[in-house]
Amino acid sequence: MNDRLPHEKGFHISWDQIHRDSRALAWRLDGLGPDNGGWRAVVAITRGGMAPAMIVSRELDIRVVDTVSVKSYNNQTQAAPRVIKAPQAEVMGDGTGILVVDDLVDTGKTLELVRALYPKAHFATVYAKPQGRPMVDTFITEVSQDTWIFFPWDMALQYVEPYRAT
Ligand SMILES: O=P(O)(O)OC[C@H]1O[C@H](OP(=O)(O)OP(=O)(O)O)[C@H](O)[C@@H]1O
Ligand code: HPA
Ligand SMILES: [Mg+2]
Repeated sequence: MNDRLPHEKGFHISWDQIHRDSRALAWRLDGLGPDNGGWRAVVAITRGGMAPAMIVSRELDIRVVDTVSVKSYNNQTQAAPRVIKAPQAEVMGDGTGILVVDDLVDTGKTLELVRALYPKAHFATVYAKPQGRPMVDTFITEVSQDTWIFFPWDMALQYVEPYRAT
């Protein structure tokens, strides 16, 4: 099985790296809330947004955390995204002061769908690819479109042969 097709490059992220990058995202978001104040709530786009959202909400001391469930990919193949669970209407209001967090934006289709529902919310991802950039307000690291990002929750440690085999 070629687990990289159709992507040219692989970018492997450790737990330590996603923790550091999510913290950096939180610090960048601090004070960007309405009237330069705090955020009312964090909404994670499941499932990939949950770990970054937990770290951001911890750093910024935001206790109200909800989820929006969007399904679009089966492995590396994308289908039309759909919302299969919405956040609480009372939490969202019109979206003002709500921080929507995801692990990455790729084509931007997932964020486009959530943005259409909550246009006043702020959209943040840890990683971004060029095609999806217009859909995200704040992110930390950009990778090329032909890179597949491998997250630690999708990987396991395993033995590799030495570079110079005997
Ligand atoms: O910008 P896009 O092209 O829409 O892709 C980005 C989305 O795709 C992945 O989620 P996925 O739908 O695979 O679900 P998961 O988070 O449950 O793994 C990723 O976590 C983003 O949410
Ligand atoms: O590069 C990626 N990595 C993991 N999940 C994804 N979903 C869309 N693009 C990606
Ligand atoms: Mg996702």
